[in-house]
Amino acid sequence: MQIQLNHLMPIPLQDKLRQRSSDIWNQDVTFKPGSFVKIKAPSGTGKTTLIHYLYHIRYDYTGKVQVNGQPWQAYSKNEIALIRQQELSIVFQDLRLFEQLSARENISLKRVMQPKAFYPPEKIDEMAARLNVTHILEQSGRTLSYGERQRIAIIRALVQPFQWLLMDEPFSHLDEENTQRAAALIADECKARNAGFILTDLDNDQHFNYDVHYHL
Ligand SMILES: Nc1ncnc2c1ncn2[C@@H]1O[C@H](COP(=O)(O)OP(=O)(O)OP(=O)(O)O)[C@@H](O)[C@H]1O
Repeated sequence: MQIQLNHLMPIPLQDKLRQRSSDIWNQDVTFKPGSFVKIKAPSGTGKTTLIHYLYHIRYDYTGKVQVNGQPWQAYSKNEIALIRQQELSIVFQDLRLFEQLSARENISLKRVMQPKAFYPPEKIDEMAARLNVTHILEQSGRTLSYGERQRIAIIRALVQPFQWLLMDEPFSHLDEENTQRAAALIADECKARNAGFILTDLDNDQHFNYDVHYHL
């Protein structure tokens, strides 16, 4: 799956962004399939805005986000839903777990939404063990700590097929050991699919062998 940006500019940030240089905003960018992409930017410069444009849940921009050679706007609602089921997964910065469901139910929801089960249910336990969250799988989403929610949201993003995984500051509430564990799981799952990811963060990090770094 190819993702390309053509002179993408957020309309609300146009004046602010014209005063600084960026590798992404107002540029032509092609993300090479299968690559591990890091996008670094200070707070408030549009990381979440960009991720929402890439996932096509925000549209207040000029320029284009092209998916497989066509702008998002050319796809029907059903086609977009299919792309999000099969080709594009995401870890939102605000995680978006359902508080009334348990951690396991939050993950399973994504798994069973697939027309054909992508992974068997035991895969959830395997991933939970790797991320030290086995003990909270039956706990309500409402009572999970932010770091626990972050790991559940990561597992949820990994129990579906994808060619690209979008992650918006996915380790912000994890300690070093749990960050390492989560990064290793993500890298394994991407490699198993020949998939790539686009990760935004505030600072430099050594969590992955990134193929490319951009400054937003
Ligand atoms: N819908 C909107 N209309 C106008 N301005 C917005 C809108 N959404 C976000 N902004 C502003 O755009 C800027 C970028 O917001 P965004 O959330 O994308 O930043 P960020 O880089 O992800 O920040 P952080 O690192 O704090 O999460 C901020 O100054 C924010 O206040």
